[in-house]
Amino acid sequence: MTSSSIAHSPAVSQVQVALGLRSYEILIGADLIAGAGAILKDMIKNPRVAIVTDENVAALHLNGLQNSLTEAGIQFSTFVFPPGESSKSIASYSDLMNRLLDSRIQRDEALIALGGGVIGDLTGFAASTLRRGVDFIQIPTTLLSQVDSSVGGKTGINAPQGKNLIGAFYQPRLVLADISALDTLPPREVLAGYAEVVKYGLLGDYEIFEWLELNGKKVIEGDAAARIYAVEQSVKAKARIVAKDEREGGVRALLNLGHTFGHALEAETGYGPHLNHGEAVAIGMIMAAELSASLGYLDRQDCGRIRAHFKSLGLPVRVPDIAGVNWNAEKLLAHMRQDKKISGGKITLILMKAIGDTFITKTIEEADILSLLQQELKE
Ligand SMILES: NC(=O)c1ccc[n+]([C@@H]2O[C@H](COP(=O)([O-])OP(=O)(O)OC[C@H]3O[C@@H](n4cnc5c(N)ncnc54)[C@H](O)[C@@H]3O)[C@@H](O)[C@H]2O)c1
Ligand SMILES: O=C(O)C(=O)C[C@@H](O)[C@H](O)[C@H](O)COP(=O)(O)O
Ligand SMILES: [Zn+2]
Repeated sequence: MTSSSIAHSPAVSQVQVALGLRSYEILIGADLIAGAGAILKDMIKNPRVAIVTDENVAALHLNGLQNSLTEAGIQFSTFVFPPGESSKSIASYSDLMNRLLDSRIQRDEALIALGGGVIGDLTGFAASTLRRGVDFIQIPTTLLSQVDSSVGGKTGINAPQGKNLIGAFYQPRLVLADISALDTLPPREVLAGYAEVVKYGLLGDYEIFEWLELNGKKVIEGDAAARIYAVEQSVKAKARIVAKDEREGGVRALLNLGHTFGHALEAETGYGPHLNHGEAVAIGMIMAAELSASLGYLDRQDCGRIRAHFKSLGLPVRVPDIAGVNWNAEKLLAHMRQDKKISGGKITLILMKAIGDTFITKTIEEADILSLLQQELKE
């Protein structure tokens, strides 16, 4: 079965990321891991691939992928990493590159990222640099990676100086978003991915936000149709933006709503278990909304509505909700100064005029950001 023939199955929907020669399809549906071999067989250059995954995903979904590759006559080697953000490090990248080179992975062999955003970002960056670039395929297994990280070609790792500071824009050849894989995802990780779904509503589509207010619980509780709809709407929104601005020269920065705050929170926790990316982004988006309201751009009622929606589903909504960290506003501001969007020494923020109406600004004074941080850190 080719990617175009499987897409004609009513159970699979297909979204294209239109980037000229680097265009690719995102297939969304059930049991795509079991069908991966048949889908990949006709598109890979060499019937040998390297799978990169983490220990949790390996225990649950690796056999399924390996069996499907074997049935399709595709050979594979497998590289497994510990789960969690700590695997998006310089040490893991170095380890992966050494193991890929020791295994003599050739330039015509594709890397397959089987896992969440951590594995996708790490594998994509390795693919962008291995022998000056090999193909890679995303098989995202978390809600977050299906709605966001597997699409758009931001790949990379964290540095001691901050989040995602080492990386490359490097597009995958195909994304297989297997909704069935989400059945094994722990509730906390489902919620983390949900935060990035809400992001699409907040940044540019009021109707998505309204739909989520009504149907968010179904997405979280595992309703397959609601999940497919949420993934589809998310990747359509992301694909539209990425097609206009692949390398974040302008409008793509909207996808960073809440991230300058969120990444600072993640950096301050040392990328540990206290806070995951989606939780950090949920709090970060609320901070962006609060700042927008305090500067007079956003109605306070909208701000409350966003906070209430996250809270009703069980996401953290305030920095002090994250226990075990000695929060400090000056330290958070120092992390924000490492953000990649900074230019001319000015912090760039995505602020809100309304739910579904955001804008990019470099004009916010650090004093205003600091006072917002101090306010948000109060118990
Ligand atoms: N490149 C991008 O555009 C982009 C976008 C958003 C986020 N990100 C990055 O993605 C990362 C977060 O991704 P994530 O939330 O997927 O985290 P993750 O990759 O750490 O996965 C979360 C947890 O779920 C487990 N897991 C994965 N799939 C599972 C499954 N099907 N069943 C059971 N357990 C499963 C993992 O082992 C891990 O413990 C962050 O590093 C973030 O910066 C990148
Ligand atoms: O694809 C994008 O563009 C995004 O900003 C998506 C974000 O959700 C994602 O977390 C991304 O990795 C953040 O990018 P960064 O450039 O701030 O590291
Ligand atoms: Zn994100």
